[in-house]
Amino acid sequence: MFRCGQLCSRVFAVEFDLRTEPLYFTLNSTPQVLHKAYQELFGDDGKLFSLHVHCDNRIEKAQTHAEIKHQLSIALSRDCDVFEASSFIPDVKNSLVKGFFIRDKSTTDLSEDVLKTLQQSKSVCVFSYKREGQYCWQEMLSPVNQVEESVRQYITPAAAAEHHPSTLNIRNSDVFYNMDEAYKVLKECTDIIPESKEVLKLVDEQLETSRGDGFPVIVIEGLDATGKTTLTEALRESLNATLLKSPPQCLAPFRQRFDSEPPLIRRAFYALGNYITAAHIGKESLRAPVIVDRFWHSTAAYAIATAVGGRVENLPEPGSELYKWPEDLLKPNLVLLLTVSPEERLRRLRDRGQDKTIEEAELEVNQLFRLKVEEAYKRIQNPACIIVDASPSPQEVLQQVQHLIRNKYHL
Ligand SMILES: Nc1ncnc2c1ncn2[C@@H]1O[C@H](COP(=O)(O)OP(=O)(O)O)[C@@H](O)[C@H]1O
Ligand SMILES: Nc1ccn([C@@H]2O[C@H](COP(=O)(O)OP(=O)(O)O)[C@@H](O)[C@H]2O)c(=O)n1
Repeated sequence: MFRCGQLCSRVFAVEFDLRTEPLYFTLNSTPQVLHKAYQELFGDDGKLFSLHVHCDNRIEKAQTHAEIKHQLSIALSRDCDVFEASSFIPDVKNSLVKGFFIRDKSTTDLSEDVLKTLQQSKSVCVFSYKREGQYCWQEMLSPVNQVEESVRQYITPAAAAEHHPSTLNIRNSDVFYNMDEAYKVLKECTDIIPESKEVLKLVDEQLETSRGDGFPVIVIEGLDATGKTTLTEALRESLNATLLKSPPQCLAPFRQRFDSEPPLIRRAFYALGNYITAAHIGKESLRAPVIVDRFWHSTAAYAIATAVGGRVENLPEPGSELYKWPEDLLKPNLVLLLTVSPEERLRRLRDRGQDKTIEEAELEVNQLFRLKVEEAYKRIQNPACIIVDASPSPQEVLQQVQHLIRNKYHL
């Protein structure tokens, strides 16, 4: 956790262009000559500010960050660019503090006024940036304590981090590797989100069963509109199987509520959904084969792809512990990942013409995000997924999958 004024050991990353590396810098009390890339970005072209949220309560921190993102999107003028920015200690887990970098090219003081208002919250810290020849320094926008004089900290270029900063906080903030950690998050929310209590009650009620040696459990994964519903229905018929999904039906009334919450809370909700579905799988697989429409691969892949800004290269490297299956979650026997080309997927989405979740709508416009979700799916291990080309006709996809299942189980 950092406090305003204790920034020197930290590296700052500003995502000026999501297709390239962030711009990294540290702060130093002596002036540093900046080379061209930094001079351009910290140049005379507008007023520059950064804003960070620091707060010991993680629920409050997540909600403040989301609220500020919303405020910046509605309150600033069109002449303002807002970039994701973070501060972190290289390769130190959980050291990431998220924030924003604001470039205001307008001639008004609107952005400064908006930021001063936001700064009134004790968990928000705002800095402004000034140029002086080849140097650039940062100082607090207006010191919280007026008696204390604002200290100039000079921008000092820093080397690229080995691990993209956004990967540092994934564990237990975006992806949960055991049930207790996800459970704790919802428990901390019960005062502000009353529905959390009901979700936790459902979790408590469901967790009695464990799985013996039953029938095979086959999970079907893939981006929206890759044909999961079509295939899972067909498999249910042809294998005389039970069809389950994650999140389970009993969480449907709460889904919209948790989808509107920041990642920490939303991801904990989906994580718990997997444990409820696992309990159902445990019971049902004693009677018949079980087909599952989305499970932990979806929870982890979407969470990682959302948490990690920018390019596919920024994802945690293959083999990272972040792709490891939770130790206490039922393991399916087979996980199949349906893939289609982006063009075919868009065609199917359009034909279906139904409402999409905001995240899915984002996929459509955000090629980078789609690539990251697919790549994260493929990097998850033990169980890893088997890739199925889902572009042929529904009948052919079914046959292909039946063949894979028959080879493994003689069903
Ligand atoms: N193999 C296929 N070939 C062509 N269209 C398909 C195929 N599988 C599914 N579709 C169509 O694509 C759309 C999305 O399929 P759906 O099964 O609902 O995907 P998901 O459950 O993955 O979102 C539906 O309109 C469906 O009829
Ligand atoms: N097991 C699951 C299932 C969905 N999800 C989330 O739910 C979203 C997709 O769910 P969806 O119901 O729209 O997908 P489709 O059933 O439309 O394919 C993803 O954006 C994930 O963030 C999850 O995290 N874990």
